[in-house]
Amino acid sequence: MITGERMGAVDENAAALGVPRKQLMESSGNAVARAVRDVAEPGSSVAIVAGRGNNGGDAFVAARFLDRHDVTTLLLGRAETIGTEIARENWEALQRAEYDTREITDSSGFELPDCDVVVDAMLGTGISGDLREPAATAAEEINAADATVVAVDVPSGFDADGGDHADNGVNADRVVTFHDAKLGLEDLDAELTVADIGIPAAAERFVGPGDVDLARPDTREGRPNIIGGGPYTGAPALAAQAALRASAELAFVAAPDAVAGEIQGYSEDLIVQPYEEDVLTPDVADDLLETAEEYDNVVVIGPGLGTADETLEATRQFLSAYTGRAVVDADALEVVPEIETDATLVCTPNRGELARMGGPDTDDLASAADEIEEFAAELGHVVLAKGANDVITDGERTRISRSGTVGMKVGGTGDTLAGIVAALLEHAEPLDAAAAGAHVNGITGERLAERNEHGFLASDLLEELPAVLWNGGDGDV
Ligand SMILES: NC(=O)C1=CN([C@@H]2O[C@H](COP(=O)(O)OP(=O)(O)OC[C@H]3O[C@@H](n4cnc5c(N)ncnc54)[C@H](O)[C@@H]3O)[C@@H](O)[C@H]2O)[C@H](O)CC1
Ligand SMILES: [K+]
Repeated sequence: MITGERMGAVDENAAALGVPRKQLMESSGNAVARAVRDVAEPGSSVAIVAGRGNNGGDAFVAARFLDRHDVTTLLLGRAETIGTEIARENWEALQRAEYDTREITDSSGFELPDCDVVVDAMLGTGISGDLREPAATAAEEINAADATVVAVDVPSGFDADGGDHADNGVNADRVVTFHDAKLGLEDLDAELTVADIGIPAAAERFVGPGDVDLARPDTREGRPNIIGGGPYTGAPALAAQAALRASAELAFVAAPDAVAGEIQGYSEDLIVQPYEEDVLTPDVADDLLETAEEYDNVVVIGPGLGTADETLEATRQFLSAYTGRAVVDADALEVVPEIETDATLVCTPNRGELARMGGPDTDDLASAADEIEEFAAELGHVVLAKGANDVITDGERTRISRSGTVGMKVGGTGDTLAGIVAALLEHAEPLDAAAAGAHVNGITGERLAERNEHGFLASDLLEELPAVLWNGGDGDV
């Protein structure tokens, strides 16, 4: 089961792996033609009703695989308004090859020819809102026609992110969807075919640029609060600055007043809020909990907190009572297996912390991915286990991030990671935020290593990471 927007991420990952969308479109179109041949003898008449996006593009490909049928392709719009390169190229191929095609430039001009089969290729996962004209009129005529309706990917009007279908949508007899069933398709009264279109499993297993695009906000938003500092002051400062570089609007740091000035000294961009204790105490935790619940922002707890008994007790108390979203890192991690909480946690252990939490004790996290998935299922939270390859899992789905480089072993890269995940967690699903965060942190390190393989610092990541986040972490370092 997959949503339309996640399908877009998988497509993008496939392209980054070397399987471009045009190749996928060729396979999609072929799968549609197979379904048409299933329901219509050679010589039958087929009317393709195509939109101006890749859904239409799939059907332009299908037309080429139906040479033994009598095919007419109707484009809803003028050819020059076709929205994507690969759809346009496939339309132009039909023109040069003198296929029977028509451009419908206004909805009153739409007349569905008498036919045995209609291919509904108006709208796929790119739909937004209920069917607009001319698709709405076309859908009405398709629904009224005495023909078998084969829908491309989803029946036009179906929302592949929400799983519901527009009232004025197409009622298909058969749906040929690609790669994975779209959420809600099975509830429709149509025969469903899930066609493989050559997307490698790696496009879902390994984190790629599509995941970064999925988790990235459109504009700056979110105000994460880093609860850190005590014995150490660099960690919370790195995490907070990374959050700002990874799209947060503001970054707060709650720290003991003895070190607050030092943390503020690292960067005027941080809003450091001192509390009058030497370490994080249960009383302070209560105040921070009140603030966190009131502002509903993401919390990062752990960077530089230290392991004083009082601090661990305060962390246990905070996380048990907290009901929001938090990234739990470093010294705070050890309390997570001990508590029950309604909070949504993303835990970011390195291999030692993972073992101490009760997870597998291994250097090669990727080969222990299944055990880490089981551990996350028991823990009830997302685990981002950091290693040469990061394993990111919510106990059901598991992703591997292969990004990173040996230079990332320098101290502080876990703090920047925590900050990036926090910024993305403000609006993305926890697993998506964790996967994208791991990937962006790693690709950023790869870019630094290009210039300076072993000598870069965690603080060097800060300036480099926005370019990685905003160009989709494309890995083309
Ligand atoms: N891996 C895969 O699954 C692949 C899927 N493919 C096909 O690509 C479409 C998605 O294509 P996209 O270009 O993103 O969008 P659509 O073609 O679905 O629609 C965009 C098109 O429709 C117009 N539009 C949007 N909303 C409405 C509306 N409410 N009413 C009318 N018109 C609307 C918009 O203006 C655009 O012109 C996917 O479904 C698959 O079929 C690829 O082939 C590759 C692999
Ligand atoms: K469709």
